[in-house]
Amino acid sequence: MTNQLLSVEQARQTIIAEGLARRGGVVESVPLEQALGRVLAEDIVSGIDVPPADNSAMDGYAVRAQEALLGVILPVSQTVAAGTLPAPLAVGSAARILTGAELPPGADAVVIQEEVERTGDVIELRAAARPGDNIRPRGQDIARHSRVLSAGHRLRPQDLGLLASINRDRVSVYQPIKVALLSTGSELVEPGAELKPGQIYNSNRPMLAALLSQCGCQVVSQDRVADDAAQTRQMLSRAAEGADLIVTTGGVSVGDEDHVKAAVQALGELSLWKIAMKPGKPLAFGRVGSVPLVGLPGNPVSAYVAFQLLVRPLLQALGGQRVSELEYRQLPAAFHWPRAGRRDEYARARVSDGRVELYPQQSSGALSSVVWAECLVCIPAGASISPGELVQVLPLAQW
Ligand SMILES: Nc1nc2c(c(=O)[nH]1)N[C@H]1C(S)=C(S)[C@@H](COP(=O)(O)OP(=O)(O)OC[C@H]3O[C@@H](n4cnc5c(N)ncnc54)[C@H](O)[C@@H]3O)O[C@H]1N2
Ligand code: MOO
Repeated sequence: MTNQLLSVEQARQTIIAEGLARRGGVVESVPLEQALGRVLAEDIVSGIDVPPADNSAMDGYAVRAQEALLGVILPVSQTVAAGTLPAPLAVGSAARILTGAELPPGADAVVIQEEVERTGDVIELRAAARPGDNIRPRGQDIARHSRVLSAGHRLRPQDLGLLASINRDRVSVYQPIKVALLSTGSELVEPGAELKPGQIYNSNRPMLAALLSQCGCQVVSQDRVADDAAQTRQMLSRAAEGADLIVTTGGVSVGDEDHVKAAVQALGELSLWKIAMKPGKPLAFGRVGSVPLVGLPGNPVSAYVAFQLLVRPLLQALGGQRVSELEYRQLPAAFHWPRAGRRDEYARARVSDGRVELYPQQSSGALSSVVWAECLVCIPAGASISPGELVQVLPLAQW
């Protein structure tokens, strides 16, 4: 492990490049009902105009604008509801039309019914019409041959609606990334078990499994391994079977019981980085056989922050997704940070009255800080901060 600290941006770029080199994977066609959260493997071009024909945006009367002057009286020559086909509009007449109904050929405006006095089959206009009034023209939403979504886009509910609107009932997507999650540490027990002296509950496993699922991954295993060299090797080999990526926690610092490094070295290749970030300094990056591995630090807050800044873009790159930039906001600090640090600090914070407040306990073991936080405030190495100074903030909501 080199003693030189890598910047967060350098680490991100290296990880993204590695992900992009292994990008893509297997493409499959799925029905829309199964497409939520999946990453498009194709550009989507519309084969039709949406709406497919000019139609009325309101309940009212379709008219020829040039005939529809204030006070004019017009007979109602037909009624058009959504789903019925209109006849051409007879000259000198109006058509009763309902929202969503196709405009009769010849009509070029709709007068809303509130601006009309109807007596029997005749209307009198209380307002003049202009061409285009209350009409949703053909292709207003989507023009035929236009690209509506691009490969690499992760599908959201509104995208599924849009796909249906252009007559797509299936899409080509990448298969989810299969991730093997391994928690290392002899002190770990799962919630539900009794805590014996020296033990702590495994909080990283459910947190990371949930983060991975949120990113669209399929978590294929969630094992735990004690701090033991042979077992670590064995569990890592097993994790590599059938996984596209291995994520481990713990065992990446310099302690005597940190066996992940040696095991990865024996089974593949390992780079260990010290990243100039706090929390989240030590990170292992390598492969077991041909399967890439990210070794996150064991401290839960470190694992969380390193996941958001480094693993998320790796998953996007690997999974064929567009890699999103970090979204920063600039806001005034409500806090005092007198002692400049040696690493960029990602302190857990909240915005209150437009100013950034820190959680009082910033230990990388204190997961309460992340639960409380709405954002991470980035305090660059070497900087001290006074109240009122502008700071860069990463809202957690972007993830
Ligand atoms: N002499 C040095 N010591 C440490 C350094 C260093 O540079 N020199 N770096 C520190 C930093 S920074 C971090 S972060 C940690 C990373 O340590 P490891 O990744 O080796 O993690 P462990 O030692 O296994 O565990 C650290 C801490 O986290 C707890 N832990 C681990 N796994 C879990 C889990 N699944 N759920 C909940 N808590 C977990 C573990 O019990 C330890 O308390 O190293 C520093 N040391
Ligand atoms: O980097 Mo460690 O993550 O400071 O606690």
